[in-house]
Amino acid sequence: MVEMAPRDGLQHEASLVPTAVKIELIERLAHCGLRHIEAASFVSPKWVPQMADGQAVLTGIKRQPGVIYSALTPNLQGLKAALAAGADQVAVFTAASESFCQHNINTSIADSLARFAPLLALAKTHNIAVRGYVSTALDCPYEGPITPAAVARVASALYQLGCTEISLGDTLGTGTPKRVLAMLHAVSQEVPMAQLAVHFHDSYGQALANIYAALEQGIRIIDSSVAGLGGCPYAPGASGNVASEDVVYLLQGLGVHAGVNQDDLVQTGRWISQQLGRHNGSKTGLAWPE
Ligand SMILES: CC(C)(COP(=O)([O-])OP(=O)([O-])OC[C@H]1O[C@@H](n2cnc3c(N)ncnc32)[C@H](O)[C@@H]1OP(=O)([O-])[O-])[C@@H](O)C(=O)NCCC(=O)NCCSC(=O)C[C@@](C)(O)CC(=O)[O-]
Repeated sequence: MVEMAPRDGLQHEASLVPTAVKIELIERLAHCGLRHIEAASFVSPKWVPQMADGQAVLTGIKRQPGVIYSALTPNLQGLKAALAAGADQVAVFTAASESFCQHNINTSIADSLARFAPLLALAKTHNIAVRGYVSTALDCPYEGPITPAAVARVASALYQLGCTEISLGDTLGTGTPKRVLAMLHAVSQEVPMAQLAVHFHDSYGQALANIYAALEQGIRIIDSSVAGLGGCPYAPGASGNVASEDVVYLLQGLGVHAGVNQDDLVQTGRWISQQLGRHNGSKTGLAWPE
């Protein structure tokens, strides 16, 4: 499981979340047993003000051994800042649709890939693994449905550039299992299944069904966010990520031990929902006994 709450979960919050709350959230998530936490984002603070304190967050956490604290980096400037802050891994991000790419990172897909090449080269000299995100892997808010072939092309390009893991983002949360399977089939012709991750938003309540389908297809890396926090500023109408508590519940039911303490995770989801004054987006979080 790759935990998204501190980054994808908080980047779109309307009021600025105090750095101390972000730090406590990350420490609590690590305490729950999560082993990869996307902790910060080194993007332009003019574009995403909520993530402007990435340096303070990454340097402020008490680290647990064995936990990867990663950060989102759109360019070399972001990578250098992430390295200075002590990120263990970074992630680049582009999209399968031109319009979303333009809205999100102000460039074309081709130019985004060209921008990532020197970033990957520098990351390699620091022995830092680079994850690659493909947003709009099913639908784009500006262009509508995206073909599996388009997703496979971009995923393949990221893989060829040296990304060690490719996360396929249902940015709008509109996907259903049949389309997910078609998309995964196309992408897995280009990138080994073991290096693919799925990243579902839950706008239409389909995320767990999609994850189950993806697991059956061989996917083993799942992005999720405690309390279902999340949303991309450039995906209007999209709701949060699938809730981590709900994913752990699903996995436990399947006999898969994710190494996460469900009770601690539920308490963390309740705590952060209270801190943000938000409805808890996890069904498991709501149903779990006090
Ligand atoms: C990519 C840029 C920077 C291009 O933005 P730009 O304006 O085209 O960049 P630029 O190179 O022309 O630079 C303009 C200014 O930004 C600064 N700048 C430039 N780079 C950085 C940096 N790394 N850190 C800090 N500052 C930076 C740079 O220094 C300069 O500052 P100025 O001279 O004007 O004062 C911008 O579009 C941006 O930051 N976009 C980020 C958008 C974002 O964070 N979106 C949300 C994350 S993606 C997501 O949520 C989807 C995902 C991953 O979860 C999967 C899914 O669900 O689909």
